[in-house]
Amino acid sequence: MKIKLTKCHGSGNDFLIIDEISNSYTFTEEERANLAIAFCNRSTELGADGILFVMPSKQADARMRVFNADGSEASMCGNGIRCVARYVCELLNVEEAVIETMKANLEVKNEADIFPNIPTYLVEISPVSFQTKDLPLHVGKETLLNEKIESLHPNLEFTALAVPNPHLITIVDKATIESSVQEEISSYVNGPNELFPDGVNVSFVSILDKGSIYVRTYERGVGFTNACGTAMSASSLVSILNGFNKSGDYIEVYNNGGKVRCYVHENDGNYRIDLIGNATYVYEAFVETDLEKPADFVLLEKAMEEQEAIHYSKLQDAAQAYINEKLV
Ligand SMILES: N[C@H](CCC[C@H](N)C(=O)O)C(=O)O
Repeated sequence: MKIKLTKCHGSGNDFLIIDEISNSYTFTEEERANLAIAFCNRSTELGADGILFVMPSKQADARMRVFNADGSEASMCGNGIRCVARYVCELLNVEEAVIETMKANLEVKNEADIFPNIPTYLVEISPVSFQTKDLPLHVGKETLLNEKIESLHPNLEFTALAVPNPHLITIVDKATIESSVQEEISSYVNGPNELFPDGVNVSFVSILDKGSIYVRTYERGVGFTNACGTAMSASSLVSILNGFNKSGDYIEVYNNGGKVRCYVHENDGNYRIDLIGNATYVYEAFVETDLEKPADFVLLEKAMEEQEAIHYSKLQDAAQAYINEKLV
Protein backbone atom coordinates (compact mmCIF):
# COMPACT_ATOMS: atom_id res chain seq x y z
CA MET A 1 0.00 0.00 0.00
CA LYS A 2 1.40 3.45 -0.96
CA ILE A 3 0.96 6.03 1.81
CA LYS A 4 1.57 9.80 1.61
CA LEU A 5 3.13 11.33 4.77
CA THR A 6 3.35 15.00 5.67
CA LYS A 7 6.04 15.50 8.33
CA CYS A 8 5.34 18.54 10.48
CA HIS A 9 6.14 19.97 13.91
CA GLY A 10 4.75 22.25 16.55
CA SER A 11 7.57 23.76 18.62
CA GLY A 12 9.87 20.91 17.61
CA ASN A 13 7.36 18.22 18.67
CA ASP A 14 7.21 16.34 15.39
CA PHE A 15 4.52 14.25 13.74
CA LEU A 16 3.56 12.44 10.57
CA ILE A 17 0.16 13.42 9.18
CA ILE A 18 -1.75 10.71 7.30
CA ASP A 19 -4.65 12.29 5.37
CA GLU A 20 -7.68 9.99 5.23
CA ILE A 21 -9.86 12.76 3.80
CA SER A 22 -8.02 13.08 0.48
CA ASN A 23 -6.97 9.43 0.27
CA SER A 24 -9.01 6.23 0.47
CA TYR A 25 -6.87 4.65 3.17
CA THR A 26 -8.58 2.31 5.62
CA PHE A 27 -6.78 1.10 8.73
CA THR A 28 -7.79 -1.26 11.53
CA GLU A 29 -7.11 -0.14 15.10
CA GLU A 30 -4.16 -2.51 15.25
CA GLU A 31 -2.77 -1.20 11.95
CA ARG A 32 -2.94 2.38 13.26
CA ALA A 33 -0.93 1.45 16.35
CA ASN A 34 1.60 -0.60 14.35
CA LEU A 35 2.06 2.20 11.79
CA ALA A 36 2.87 4.57 14.67
CA ILE A 37 5.42 2.19 16.17
CA ALA A 38 7.05 1.55 12.77
CA PHE A 39 7.06 5.08 11.30
CA CYS A 40 7.98 6.93 14.54
CA ASN A 41 11.07 4.78 15.01
CA ARG A 42 13.94 7.26 14.78
CA SER A 43 16.39 4.65 13.55
CA THR A 44 14.48 4.61 10.25
CA GLU A 45 14.39 7.21 7.43
CA LEU A 46 11.20 8.60 9.01
CA GLY A 47 10.98 9.03 12.79
CA ALA A 48 8.55 11.19 14.81
CA ASP A 49 6.92 11.67 18.22
CA GLY A 50 3.60 10.44 16.86
CA ILE A 51 1.19 9.99 13.96
CA LEU A 52 -1.79 12.32 13.39
CA PHE A 53 -4.56 10.63 11.43
CA VAL A 54 -6.67 13.34 9.72
CA MET A 55 -10.07 11.80 9.02
CA PRO A 56 -13.52 12.80 7.76
CA SER A 57 -15.92 13.93 10.50
CA LYS A 58 -19.72 13.96 10.71
CA GLN A 59 -19.73 16.71 13.35
CA ALA A 60 -16.82 18.97 12.44
CA ASP A 61 -14.63 20.00 9.51
CA ALA A 62 -12.24 17.12 10.18
CA ARG A 63 -11.30 14.61 12.85
CA MET A 64 -7.84 14.12 14.43
CA ARG A 65 -6.66 10.89 16.08
CA VAL A 66 -3.28 10.97 17.85
CA PHE A 67 -1.05 7.91 18.24
CA ASN A 68 2.13 8.16 20.31
CA ALA A 69 5.40 6.58 19.17
CA ASP A 70 4.70 3.53 21.35
CA GLY A 71 1.40 2.90 19.53
CA SER A 72 -0.83 4.20 22.34
CA GLU A 73 -3.67 6.56 21.43
CA ALA A 74 -4.04 9.89 23.25
CA SER A 75 -7.18 12.01 23.60
CA MET A 76 -5.42 15.21 22.57
CA CYS A 77 -2.21 16.74 21.21
CA GLY A 78 -1.72 20.49 21.38
CA ASN A 79 1.30 20.82 19.08
CA GLY A 80 -0.22 18.25 16.76
CA ILE A 81 -3.60 19.92 16.42
CA ARG A 82 -1.86 23.13 15.32
CA CYS A 83 -0.31 21.13 12.47
CA VAL A 84 -3.69 19.56 11.70
CA ALA A 85 -5.27 23.03 11.85
CA ARG A 86 -2.90 24.27 9.14
CA TYR A 87 -3.34 21.13 7.06
CA VAL A 88 -7.16 21.25 7.21
CA CYS A 89 -7.42 25.04 6.71
CA GLU A 90 -5.23 24.77 3.62
CA LEU A 91 -7.14 21.71 2.38
CA LEU A 92 -10.51 23.48 2.77
CA ASN A 93 -9.13 26.91 1.89
CA VAL A 94 -10.47 28.47 5.10
CA GLU A 95 -8.92 30.57 7.88
CA GLU A 96 -10.58 28.71 10.73
CA ALA A 97 -12.13 25.31 11.36
CA VAL A 98 -13.46 22.92 13.99
CA ILE A 99 -11.54 19.69 14.61
CA GLU A 100 -13.22 16.68 16.21
CA THR A 101 -10.99 15.03 18.83
CA MET A 102 -11.65 12.11 21.16
CA LYS A 103 -13.38 14.18 23.85
CA ALA A 104 -14.26 17.52 22.25
CA ASN A 105 -14.73 19.42 19.01
CA LEU A 106 -12.09 22.15 19.17
CA GLU A 107 -11.88 25.51 17.40
CA VAL A 108 -8.72 26.27 15.45
CA LYS A 109 -7.71 29.30 13.41
CA ASN A 110 -4.92 30.90 11.48
CA GLU A 111 -3.25 33.65 13.53
CA ALA A 112 -0.70 36.40 12.96
CA ASP A 113 2.87 35.03 12.83
CA ILE A 114 4.33 34.37 16.29
CA PHE A 115 7.70 35.11 14.65
CA PRO A 116 8.52 36.43 11.14
CA ASN A 117 7.56 33.96 8.36
CA ILE A 118 6.25 31.32 10.77
CA PRO A 119 2.81 29.87 9.90
CA THR A 120 0.95 30.30 13.20
CA TYR A 121 -2.30 28.78 14.45
CA LEU A 122 -4.44 29.23 17.57
CA VAL A 123 -6.02 26.06 18.94
CA GLU A 124 -8.49 25.55 21.76
CA ILE A 125 -7.28 23.36 24.62
CA SER A 126 -10.27 22.03 26.55
CA PRO A 127 -11.97 20.56 28.49
CA VAL A 128 -9.83 21.24 31.58
CA SER A 129 -10.39 19.19 34.74
CA PHE A 130 -8.62 19.09 38.09
CA GLN A 131 -10.55 15.99 39.17
CA THR A 132 -8.00 13.20 39.79
CA LYS A 133 -10.55 10.69 38.41
CA ASP A 134 -10.23 12.38 35.00
CA LEU A 135 -6.53 11.57 34.60
CA PRO A 136 -6.92 8.99 36.24
CA LEU A 137 -4.77 9.44 39.35
CA HIS A 138 -5.38 7.14 42.32
CA VAL A 139 -4.14 9.15 45.29
CA GLY A 140 -7.12 9.10 47.65
CA LYS A 141 -8.01 12.75 46.92
CA GLU A 142 -10.47 14.44 44.57
CA THR A 143 -7.84 16.96 43.46
CA LEU A 144 -4.05 17.35 43.72
CA LEU A 145 -3.08 21.03 43.81
CA ASN A 146 0.53 21.82 44.81
CA GLU A 147 0.72 18.77 47.00
CA LYS A 148 3.43 16.23 47.67
CA ILE A 149 3.24 12.62 46.53
CA GLU A 150 5.63 11.09 49.06
CA SER A 151 6.06 7.90 47.02
CA LEU A 152 7.38 10.00 44.11
CA HIS A 153 9.57 12.59 45.82
CA PRO A 154 10.05 13.89 49.39
CA ASN A 155 9.91 17.62 48.57
CA LEU A 156 8.40 18.35 45.14
CA GLU A 157 4.80 19.64 45.07
CA PHE A 158 2.63 18.52 42.17
CA THR A 159 -0.55 19.65 40.44
CA ALA A 160 -2.56 17.11 38.44
CA LEU A 161 -4.93 18.10 35.64
CA ALA A 162 -6.47 16.72 32.44
CA VAL A 163 -6.73 18.88 29.32
CA PRO A 164 -8.16 16.36 28.57
CA ASN A 165 -5.05 14.17 28.37
CA PRO A 166 -3.35 13.71 31.76
CA HIS A 167 -0.63 15.97 33.15
CA LEU A 168 1.45 16.03 36.34
CA ILE A 169 3.19 19.36 36.83
CA THR A 170 5.69 20.78 39.33
CA ILE A 171 7.39 24.19 39.48
CA VAL A 172 11.14 23.80 40.11
CA ASP A 173 14.50 25.55 39.77
CA LYS A 174 17.10 25.08 37.02
CA ALA A 175 19.20 22.62 39.03
CA THR A 176 16.21 20.32 39.48
CA ILE A 177 15.35 20.55 35.77
CA GLU A 178 18.92 19.59 34.92
CA SER A 179 18.94 16.67 37.39
CA SER A 180 17.78 13.10 36.75
CA VAL A 181 14.70 13.54 38.97
CA GLN A 182 12.23 14.10 36.12
CA GLU A 183 13.44 11.02 34.23
CA GLU A 184 13.19 8.86 37.38
CA ILE A 185 9.69 10.02 38.32
CA SER A 186 8.44 9.89 34.70
CA SER A 187 9.72 6.37 34.08
CA TYR A 188 8.03 5.18 37.25
CA VAL A 189 4.59 6.73 36.64
CA ASN A 190 4.62 5.49 33.02
CA GLY A 191 5.47 1.93 34.03
CA PRO A 192 3.45 -0.46 36.20
CA ASN A 193 2.35 1.69 39.16
CA GLU A 194 -0.55 2.26 41.58
CA LEU A 195 -0.87 6.01 41.01
CA PHE A 196 -1.36 6.45 37.24
CA PRO A 197 -2.77 3.25 35.70
CA ASP A 198 -2.85 4.89 32.22
CA GLY A 199 0.45 6.76 32.65
CA VAL A 200 0.82 10.55 32.62
CA ASN A 201 2.75 13.37 30.91
CA VAL A 202 5.21 14.82 33.45
CA SER A 203 6.32 18.47 33.21
CA PHE A 204 8.95 20.38 35.19
CA VAL A 205 8.31 24.12 34.95
CA SER A 206 10.58 27.07 35.70
CA ILE A 207 9.39 30.69 36.03
CA LEU A 208 11.64 32.74 33.71
CA ASP A 209 10.17 36.18 34.20
CA LYS A 210 6.78 37.88 34.57
CA GLY A 211 4.76 36.48 31.67
CA SER A 212 7.25 33.81 30.63
CA ILE A 213 7.86 30.22 31.74
CA TYR A 214 10.03 27.29 30.64
CA VAL A 215 8.52 23.79 30.36
CA ARG A 216 10.31 20.47 29.96
CA THR A 217 8.05 17.43 29.43
CA TYR A 218 8.49 13.69 29.53
CA GLU A 219 5.58 12.54 27.40
CA ARG A 220 3.53 9.44 28.05
CA GLY A 221 4.08 7.03 25.17
CA VAL A 222 7.10 8.90 23.84
CA GLY A 223 9.65 10.04 26.48
CA PHE A 224 11.33 13.46 26.57
CA THR A 225 10.20 15.59 23.61
CA ASN A 226 11.23 19.08 22.51
CA ALA A 227 7.83 20.32 23.63
CA CYS A 228 4.35 19.13 24.55
CA GLY A 229 1.53 21.48 23.62
CA THR A 230 -1.05 20.28 26.11
CA ALA A 231 1.65 20.30 28.81
CA MET A 232 2.65 23.88 28.01
CA SER A 233 -0.99 24.93 28.13
CA ALA A 234 -1.57 23.12 31.43
CA SER A 235 1.67 24.57 32.85
CA SER A 236 0.54 28.10 31.93
CA LEU A 237 -2.62 27.50 33.95
CA VAL A 238 -0.59 26.15 36.89
CA SER A 239 1.64 29.26 36.78
CA ILE A 240 -1.55 31.35 37.11
CA LEU A 241 -2.89 29.25 40.00
CA ASN A 242 0.45 29.84 41.73
CA GLY A 243 0.21 33.60 41.29
CA PHE A 244 3.07 34.03 38.79
CA ASN A 245 0.71 35.09 35.98
CA LYS A 246 -2.96 36.05 35.59
CA SER A 247 -5.88 34.78 33.50
CA GLY A 248 -6.23 37.20 30.58
CA ASP A 249 -2.45 37.71 30.24
CA TYR A 250 -0.52 36.22 27.35
CA ILE A 251 2.12 33.83 28.67
CA GLU A 252 5.22 33.12 26.57
CA VAL A 253 6.04 29.45 27.03
CA TYR A 254 9.60 28.46 26.18
CA ASN A 255 10.76 24.91 25.55
CA ASN A 256 13.63 23.00 23.95
CA GLY A 257 11.93 23.23 20.57
CA GLY A 258 11.22 26.98 20.56
CA LYS A 259 8.30 28.83 22.10
CA VAL A 260 4.52 29.14 22.02
CA ARG A 261 2.03 31.58 23.57
CA CYS A 262 -0.83 30.65 25.89
CA TYR A 263 -3.89 32.59 26.95
CA VAL A 264 -6.11 31.28 29.73
CA HIS A 265 -9.82 32.11 29.72
CA GLU A 266 -11.40 31.68 33.18
CA ASN A 267 -15.13 31.79 33.69
CA ASP A 268 -16.58 30.89 37.06
CA GLY A 269 -13.86 28.33 37.79
CA ASN A 270 -14.00 26.82 34.31
CA TYR A 271 -10.96 27.17 32.07
CA ARG A 272 -10.27 27.15 28.37
CA ILE A 273 -6.71 27.66 27.16
CA ASP A 274 -5.71 29.15 23.79
CA LEU A 275 -2.45 27.65 22.53
CA ILE A 276 -0.82 29.80 19.82
CA GLY A 277 2.27 28.72 17.95
CA ASN A 278 3.89 27.45 14.79
CA ALA A 279 2.70 24.73 12.46
CA THR A 280 5.77 23.98 10.36
CA TYR A 281 6.08 21.49 7.50
CA VAL A 282 9.33 19.49 7.39
CA TYR A 283 8.89 17.22 4.38
CA GLU A 284 6.41 15.32 2.22
CA ALA A 285 7.15 11.64 1.67
CA PHE A 286 5.65 8.57 0.03
CA VAL A 287 6.27 5.09 1.41
CA GLU A 288 5.31 1.63 0.20
CA THR A 289 4.29 -0.57 3.08
CA ASP A 290 2.64 -3.90 3.84
CA LEU A 291 0.22 -3.16 6.67
CA GLU A 292 1.04 -6.56 8.12
CA LYS A 293 4.72 -5.61 8.37
CA PRO A 294 4.94 -1.79 8.42
CA ALA A 295 8.45 -1.87 9.86
CA ASP A 296 9.63 -3.12 6.44
CA PHE A 297 8.37 0.01 4.68
CA VAL A 298 10.23 1.36 1.65
CA LEU A 299 10.75 5.12 1.30
CA LEU A 300 9.79 6.04 -2.29
CA GLU A 301 10.43 9.79 -2.12
CA LYS A 302 10.99 12.59 0.38
CA ALA A 303 10.74 16.30 -0.54
CA MET A 304 12.17 18.61 2.14
CA GLU A 305 10.59 22.00 2.97
CA GLU A 306 13.90 23.88 3.18
CA GLN A 307 12.52 27.42 3.44
CA GLU A 308 10.30 26.54 6.40
CA ALA A 309 13.27 25.01 8.21
CA ILE A 310 15.36 28.14 7.65
CA HIS A 311 12.62 30.42 8.97
CA TYR A 312 11.95 28.21 11.98
CA SER A 313 15.61 27.98 12.96
CA LYS A 314 15.57 31.74 13.55
CA LEU A 315 12.68 31.40 16.02
CA GLN A 316 14.41 28.52 17.77
CA ASP A 317 17.71 30.42 18.10
CA ALA A 318 15.93 33.44 19.59
CA ALA A 319 13.99 31.25 22.02
CA GLN A 320 17.11 29.38 23.13
CA ALA A 321 18.97 32.67 23.71
CA TYR A 322 16.14 33.85 25.97
CA ILE A 323 16.14 30.57 27.92
CA ASN A 324 19.94 30.74 28.37
CA GLU A 325 19.57 34.25 29.75
CA LYS A 326 16.58 33.69 32.03
CA LEU A 327 16.69 30.07 33.21
CA VAL A 328 18.59 30.33 36.50
N1 LIG B 1 1.90 12.05 24.83
C1 LIG B 1 0.57 12.65 24.96
C2 LIG B 1 -0.07 12.85 23.59
C3 LIG B 1 0.66 13.88 22.76
C4 LIG B 1 0.58 15.22 23.42
C5 LIG B 1 1.63 16.22 23.00
N2 LIG B 1 2.49 15.86 21.93
C6 LIG B 1 1.04 17.60 22.81
O1 LIG B 1 1.54 18.37 21.98
O2 LIG B 1 0.05 17.92 23.54
C7 LIG B 1 -0.32 11.71 25.79
O3 LIG B 1 -0.14 10.49 25.70
O4 LIG B 1 -1.22 12.25 26.47
